[in-house]
Amino acid sequence: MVEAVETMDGWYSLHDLRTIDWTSWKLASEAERKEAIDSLDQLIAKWEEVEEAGNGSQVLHKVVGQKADLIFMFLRPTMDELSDMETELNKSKMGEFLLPAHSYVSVVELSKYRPAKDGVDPETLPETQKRLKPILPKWEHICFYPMDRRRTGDENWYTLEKDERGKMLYEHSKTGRKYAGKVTQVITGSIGLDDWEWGVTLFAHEPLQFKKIVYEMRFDEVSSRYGEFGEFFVGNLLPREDIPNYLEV
Ligand code: VOV
Repeated sequence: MVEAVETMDGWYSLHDLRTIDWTSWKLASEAERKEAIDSLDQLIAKWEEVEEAGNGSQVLHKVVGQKADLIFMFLRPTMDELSDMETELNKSKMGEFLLPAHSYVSVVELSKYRPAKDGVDPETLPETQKRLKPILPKWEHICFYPMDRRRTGDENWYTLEKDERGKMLYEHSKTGRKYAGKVTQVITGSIGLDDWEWGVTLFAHEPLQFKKIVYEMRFDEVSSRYGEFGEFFVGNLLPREDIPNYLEV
């Protein structure tokens, strides 16, 4: 029987995408708009304290294109906390102007394809823990998309031996490493949690690097033969201090 790979799982993740109800926003009084901006600012201040204490992380970007206006990516130790964050955003004054656009639930994932070095369980290593509970980079651009591993006919990832899958992912990682400093990735697993099997979240200083890495990886066997991809979302960082200006009408 083909062996599954053991995964190491970290913080839970919620990609929460919202569309701003611009019509209501423009019709609201200046006082109401200020109250809404302040409510969002207070929430972000609270979330930043959680991040500073090492108990989670988050990032906010403006989505480019018509799929949504905002993408929040939240990481927290428990799914309950993610649900609380989503609810507190809905209950806030700002929430009155935010329409749901899309969401994705998953958990930060690394896998144990490589044999343990000197018998040490990689999950116990501080560097692994840092990757499982990452502070999300506040880089200028985000690219998020879900993906599956194909299982049709001769292209069935789930009938391949673990060694073979591990070798392909090793080749994949070599392509990825060429982009060190230009693209950083957070892979989240969503089997049993959401509609696709993995969420790919990439951060870059320069958006063209998303196209370059994703294109180059299309030729890695693990993607060319076994990758199926969902909808892409791309965005530009929205720092807390820029929110009033972004919402100015
Ligand atoms: C930015 C660079 C980069 C680097 C260095 C990198 C490295 C690695 C390593 C070492 C490993 C395997 C072990 C582990 O740590 O889990 C992975 C795993 C994975 N990757 Fe990756 N990946 C990158 C980037 C990167 C991209 C751009 C994509 C999208 C692929 C595309 O075609 O659109 C991707 C996908 C994945 C997935 C879905 C998995 C899990 C697959 C599974 O079947 O288990 N990934 N990845």
